[in-house]
Amino acid sequence: MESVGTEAANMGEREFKSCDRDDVSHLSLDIGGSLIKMVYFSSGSSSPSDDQKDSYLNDGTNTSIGTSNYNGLREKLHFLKFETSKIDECIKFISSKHLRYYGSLNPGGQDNKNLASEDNIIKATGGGAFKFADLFKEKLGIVLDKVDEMSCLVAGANFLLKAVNHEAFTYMDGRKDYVQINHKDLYPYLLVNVGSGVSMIKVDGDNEFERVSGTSVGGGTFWGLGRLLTKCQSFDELLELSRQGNNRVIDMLVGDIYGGTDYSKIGLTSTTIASSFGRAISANKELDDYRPEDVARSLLRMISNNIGQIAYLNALRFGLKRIIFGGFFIRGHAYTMDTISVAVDFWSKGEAKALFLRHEGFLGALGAFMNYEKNGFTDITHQFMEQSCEIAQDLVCKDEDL
Ligand SMILES: Nc1ncnc2c1ncn2[C@@H]1O[C@H](COP(=O)(O)OP(=O)(O)OP(=O)(O)O)[C@@H](O)[C@H]1O
Ligand SMILES: CC(C)(CO)[C@@H](O)C(=O)NCCC(=O)O
Repeated sequence: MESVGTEAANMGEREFKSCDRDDVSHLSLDIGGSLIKMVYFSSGSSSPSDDQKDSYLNDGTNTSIGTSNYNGLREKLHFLKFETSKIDECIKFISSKHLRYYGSLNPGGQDNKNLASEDNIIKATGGGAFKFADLFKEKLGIVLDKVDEMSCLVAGANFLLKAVNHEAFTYMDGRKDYVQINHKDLYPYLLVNVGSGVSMIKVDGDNEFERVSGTSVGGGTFWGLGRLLTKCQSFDELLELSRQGNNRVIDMLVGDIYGGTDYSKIGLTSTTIASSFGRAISANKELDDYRPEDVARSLLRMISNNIGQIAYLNALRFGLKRIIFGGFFIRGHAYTMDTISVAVDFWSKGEAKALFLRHEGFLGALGAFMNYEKNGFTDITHQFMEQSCEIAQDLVCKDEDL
């Protein structure tokens, strides 16, 4: 994949130098069970070649996008992620930057610019905003201004759906179709955020929502079980394995039970999975006898199917036709999206649609970012997002899989 002005998670592999100290403003964090997501603006007089020197190893999701020239400065909107277990890298990264705008704990009051370090405040959401509050204070002198996780997810999703062209798309049979949603016809919808765990939120308006369900079988389950079963070292490796695997080796299909025929009376074809991992019970085989690729494939299919099905059932509960999937589990991965789409289509008999988002993993961080409302900041963000989507269409959505 191409890389333009990217910054990556592998912060441990390089030391920060003084030339990294771009002016950074409006930094927000979403600190989840698996990943820390960060959004910020930077400005500097750096030329593109300086940017090249400044770029970190790119893992395909850390991206700086939307460059524009204001007062001779190059401004950019950045999206980064770090593993939560490596929070020190995130802290090191922030300390290497020159934070020139901090938020205020009092939204109606004066902004706290260049305050003494113990008064510096950044917007943060996710469980880690609570868990790591003392660490940020101790290491960086930064107070995390906690913003509710569900309201950030909803604010981030609403913003993207309203402000960014070509943000939402359907994905079926290897085909990606962008969907332009009429703002007046956006609500209600079901937002399914697939992070470590899964939250399902019925969204009825700008700040009107209810978390109607959730499941602990989510991205953490895929990555956790997948790591144990395949011994792979990274999430991307696990996804890549799954891409090469064949789930029929391990899953028990309707045809396995029905002697190769469909069970058409109840609408099941012979190739429908009757029991995920079901073949592993009868075969006289141990884990080592299965290819990690096939294990990864069955696991991804099982979890994606399950999420698609629960999402559909919740949509049915409330009569919702649109189900929007976010969270870093999706990762623009073709097979994940395909499986979820097929599950929603199958169970709803084509009535409900699964939609995916190009900025899928950054809903919470963007929602926290939207809390910096001062001076029409939302409009600036909007402008950047529009530009960036034109400039870097392929960067954030990781189109190599599509
Ligand atoms: N590089 C990666 N490292 C680890 N997990 C990844 C990576 N890329 C994608 N994932 C997947 O994304 C999931 C985390 O997604 P996300 O960041 O949206 O949730 P989270 O905020 O960490 O979790 P929660 O909201 O439940 O606290 C992981 O559990 C894993 O399935
Ligand atoms: C606990 C949160 C909200 C943290 O992001 C998430 O991981 C989640 O929604 N888990 C599923 C919990 C449940 O509803 O069973």
